[in-house]
Amino acid sequence: MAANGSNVVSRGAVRFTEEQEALVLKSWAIMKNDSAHIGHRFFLKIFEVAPSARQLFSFLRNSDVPLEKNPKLKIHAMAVFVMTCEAAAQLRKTGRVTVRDTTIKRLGSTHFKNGVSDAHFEVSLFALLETIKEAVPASMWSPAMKGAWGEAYDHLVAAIKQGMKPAAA
Ligand code: HEM
Repeated sequence: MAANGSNVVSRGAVRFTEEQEALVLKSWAIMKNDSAHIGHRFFLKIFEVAPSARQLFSFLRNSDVPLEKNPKLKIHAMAVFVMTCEAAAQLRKTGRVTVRDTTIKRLGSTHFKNGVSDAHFEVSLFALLETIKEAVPASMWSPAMKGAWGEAYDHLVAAIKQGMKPAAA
C-alpha cells in the first residue's frame, strides 16, 4: 500500500518521480560510507521499540556477540536499505517494485516462517526513517525525503507481504 495514496495512477502502478528517486539515492550515497554504524543504529531502534523482535533472528538467539559486531545483522540491515533504494529506482522506471519472482517468494517465505508481522514492518519503517534523519546533514533532510523513502519501503514491503501469502509460497 502506498504511503501517499494520491500517487496511485493506474491498476497498481504508481507515480514515483525522478526527484523522489534522487532524494533516496543521494541520501544513501552519504549513508553507505558508514554502513556498519548505520545498520547498527537501525536495529537498535527496532529493538528499542519492539524488544521481542530480537528473538525472530536465529543468529541473535543465544548469541553473546554484541549487536554491533554481528555480521549477519549488518547484512540484514543493508538488505533493507539497498532493496529500498532498488525499489525507488524500479518505481521511477516502471511504477512497480519488480523484484524477481523467486526472490520475492523466498523473502516472503523467510519472513512468514520467522513470524515477522505487519507490526514489525511498521516499526522497521519508523526506525529506518529515524536512522536516515539522524545520518544525513540536517539541511538535507526534508518531508519530501521522508516521503520518498517511506513510499519506496511501503511498496517493497507490499511485494514481500504478497510473497508471504500461503497461496504464493
Ligand atoms: C524492506 C524490509 C525488509 C527486507 C528487504 C528484508 C530482507 C531480508 C533478507 C534479504 C533476508 C534473508 C532472506 C533469505 O536469505 O532467505 C531476511 C531475513 C530475515 N528477516 Fe528481513 N527484511 C525486511 C524486513 C524485516 C523486518 C521488519 C523484520 C523483523 C523485525 C525482519 C526479520 C527477518 C528475519 C527474522 C529473517 C531470518 C533471519 C534468520 O536467518 O534467522 N525482516 N530479510
